[in-house]
Amino acid sequence: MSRETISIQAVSKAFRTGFLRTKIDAVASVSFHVNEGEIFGVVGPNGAGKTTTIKMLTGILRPDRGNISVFGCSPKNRQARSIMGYLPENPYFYEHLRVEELLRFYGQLFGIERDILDQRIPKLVQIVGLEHARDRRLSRFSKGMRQRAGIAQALINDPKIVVLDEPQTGLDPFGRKDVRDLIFELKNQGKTVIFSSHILPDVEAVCDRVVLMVKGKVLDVGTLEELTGSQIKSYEVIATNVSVIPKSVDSHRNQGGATFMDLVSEDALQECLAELTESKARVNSVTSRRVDLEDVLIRDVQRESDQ
Ligand SMILES: Nc1ncnc2c1ncn2[C@@H]1O[C@H](COP(=O)(O)OP(=O)(O)OP(=O)(O)O)[C@@H](O)[C@H]1O
Repeated sequence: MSRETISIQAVSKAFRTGFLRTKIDAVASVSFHVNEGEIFGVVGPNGAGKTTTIKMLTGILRPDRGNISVFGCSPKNRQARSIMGYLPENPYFYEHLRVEELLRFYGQLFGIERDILDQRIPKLVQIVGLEHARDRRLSRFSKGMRQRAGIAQALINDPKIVVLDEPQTGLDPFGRKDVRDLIFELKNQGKTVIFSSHILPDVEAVCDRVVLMVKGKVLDVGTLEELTGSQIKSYEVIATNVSVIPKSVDSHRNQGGATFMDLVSEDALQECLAELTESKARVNSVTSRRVDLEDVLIRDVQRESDQ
């Protein structure tokens, strides 16, 4: 059985802003846990409280109420901090540094010995794909390159727990794939990875478990299987030579000489296939679409705004 790495119990955090010091409940009585060695996704729309939660579990912010423990310690504890690596949502760098200088700077802040840094830094630069930019100052880096430098910085202390706030922001599809592969690689090395993202297919591709947050609250937490229930939401039939659209079809479009038809139940699918066969249409494929994380999030957001 996997050990609990991080436990968050009934944690709340409010901010006061503006002249009138208006109170914003950024996180309201949030509870979940993260198991050792898992990839855990923190998901939710803008303003859901993801960054605030991540800042509290890395010890940057102190909760107003509730309790957070990292292997039994407070996240503010020196020992807990030494085993965590953190990529902030908008990392700030000294622009005149080169990537290896940046990593040495952070390594020294952690008190890592020079010999270890000499070995670790070139490896990290290679892992995040910045070898070609070793001689370039960070001020000349693209957004994607900065993100890669930030991920390398989060790994400089060889952390047991890696916390990445929106690591795919600003990356092209190749960069996003690199980040996904890197997250898997970190898991293979036995690390626990916690990351927040708006890019739900990326979360689905890598996460063992997910917490869905909306307006500072946890609405769902569990494995993808638990959240989506592996239910089929609709079917798609692609056919050619379709003279009449079957009545059971919910919506359709013609594209590239084929007809794409959506059906919302298995009964409707069977009726559609029978009619297509009768009318001598040629069925090219039938695909079922499962409920995905986006459906669950939209349902949760809707449910929350209805209350
Ligand atoms: N330092 C702060 N001062 C005032 N309000 C804040 C502060 N930090 C966050 N908030 C507010 O708290 C709420 C939650 O913000 P948070 O950044 O945690 O959300 P998020 O889910 O990370 O959003 P996003 O996806 O847009 O980054 C928002 O309403 C935000 O405006």
